[in-house]
Amino acid sequence: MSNSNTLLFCSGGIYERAFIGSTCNFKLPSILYPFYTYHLTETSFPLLSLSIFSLLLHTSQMASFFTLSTASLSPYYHILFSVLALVISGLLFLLTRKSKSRRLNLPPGPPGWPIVGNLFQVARSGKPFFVYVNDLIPKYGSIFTLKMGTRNLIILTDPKLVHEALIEKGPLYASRPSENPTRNIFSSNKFSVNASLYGPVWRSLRRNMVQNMLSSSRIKEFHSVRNKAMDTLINRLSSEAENNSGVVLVLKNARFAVFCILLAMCFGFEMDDQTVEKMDQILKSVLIILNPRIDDFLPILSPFFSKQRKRALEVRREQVEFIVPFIEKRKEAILSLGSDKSATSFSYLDTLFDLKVDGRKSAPTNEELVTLCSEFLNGGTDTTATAIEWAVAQLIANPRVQTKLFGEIKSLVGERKVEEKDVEKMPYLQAVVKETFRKHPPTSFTLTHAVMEPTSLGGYDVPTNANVEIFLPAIGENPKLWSNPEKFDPDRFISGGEEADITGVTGVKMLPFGVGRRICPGLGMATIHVHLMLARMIQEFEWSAYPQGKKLDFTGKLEFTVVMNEPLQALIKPRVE
Ligand code: HEM
Repeated sequence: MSNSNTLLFCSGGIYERAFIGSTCNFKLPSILYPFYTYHLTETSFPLLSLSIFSLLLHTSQMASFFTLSTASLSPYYHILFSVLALVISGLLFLLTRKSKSRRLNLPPGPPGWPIVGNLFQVARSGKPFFVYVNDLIPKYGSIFTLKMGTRNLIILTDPKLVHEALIEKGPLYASRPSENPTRNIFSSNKFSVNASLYGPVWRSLRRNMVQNMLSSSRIKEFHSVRNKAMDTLINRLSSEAENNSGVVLVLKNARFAVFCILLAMCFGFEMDDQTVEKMDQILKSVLIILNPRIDDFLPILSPFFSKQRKRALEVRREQVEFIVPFIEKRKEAILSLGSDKSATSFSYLDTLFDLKVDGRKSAPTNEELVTLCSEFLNGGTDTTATAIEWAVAQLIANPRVQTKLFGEIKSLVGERKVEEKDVEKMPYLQAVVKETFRKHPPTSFTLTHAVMEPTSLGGYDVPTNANVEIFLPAIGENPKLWSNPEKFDPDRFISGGEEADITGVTGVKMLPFGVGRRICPGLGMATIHVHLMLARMIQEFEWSAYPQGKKLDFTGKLEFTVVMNEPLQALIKPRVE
């Protein structure tokens, strides 16, 4: 997601969520929000809105921020936008007369412009969204509002408020905001675990995923798939290093390994490298098309985005056409179990074919199956690979930690390969992984939450149509919760006496997987993948910086998750020649 903030996986793509799950359909009254805070005089407003729109039109930064090229719009867009500005101004003039009695006490935030709110400032800052938010904390503190066009983003940065919202008032904060039309296409109208509103559909889909696919006994069944993927990962790293003077790319290889595991779990058979690449390409183009656009925040502009809407439909068609044959293949394999030797005995698809969803008569359609499979794949791929990239970078920057971790592995397993069952006997490995999640949560926001009914938090109103965003770095690096929070120090979990309940029930100190009703259902499986992959990579190779002696840059940038600004390249040396 380049500079903008698209979260991870949702429906078509879950993560980044912060915005992906966050935009909404245009509702006329919401366009009045600027008046609640700006207190403009009624007569000054039409003029102001007109100037804002022309400013918007001529601001190339705005266009590039929202991945919009003005060339892709109609050549008459200047005229169209001006007419539009006039119409909006007139409408606003009329509607503001009625708005005053409905003024909300939203959390404070940077003053913005009428209609566009802070959109323009965010875009013009040139900062990734998560940096922009971070920079507001010293001034606005634990809860503040950013107005992004018609959307109000209420941003929480305080652990106590997050605990109050997501744990103490869990059910109230467990919904999701309405989707923009593009996201609706890819989520099959919110028919996925991550995108569904808090209610019967969510409960059915989530229960199915957790009980039938992600329970510890189910996860164990895919033990051999994981082992095979780990062997392939080590072989790929070895041959890449051989052909490239010992240098390897970390994220790309980790991503491939975890994607292969999830593909096998989802579709019930292993795929050749070419199919894996194609599947990856399709899912990436979905995530790209879900990047936020300016009309997500100013839906009144949507008539000018017909090309983009057409493109979204094309991508959806490609996604469905590519994935449905794998669904059919699995259906056949179930009918004649044993005849296809590459088929696993069980898969996520098997749980979905006849799934009974509360309030619905029929089982999921093929299109809905495509959505649910994509969610499963997207949810666990980039997040897990990102965690590996940050962990390896920290082990390179802290050779003492790497040596200690290798020592733990060697003393426990000797010459044989690390296995899953070893991990629970490796407290230092667990501490390294936990410290990685604290310092570098793969996403800087949870998925966007929405409240079920109007409520208040920290003394401010939280309306149902606000996006509630939880900003993770502010909590994981909070100096009131952690000693030397900026330091990567796994020992804090061993000898330092620091602890953190990652589920947040007993208190929120870090929440890389969210907390409460919507906590990531993949937490257990993701933890296994990260532990196992890291242990194997450290057992097989000694890792150091490339070029040798280079000081690594730990700045993050937003792609589908928050990855290293400079993709990590490392020198690896086999431990055993
Ligand atoms: C390191 C790996 C992972 C990280 C850091 C991660 C993180 C997250 C976060 C922050 C959320 C949002 C929670 C909220 O809304 O408050 C989430 C939700 C979700 N994750 Fe993960 N995740 C990971 C792996 C996985 C895996 C492996 C899967 C499944 C295969 C998965 C499936 C989901 C789903 C379905 C949701 C939506 C839950 C709901 O809305 O009820 N995730 N994840």
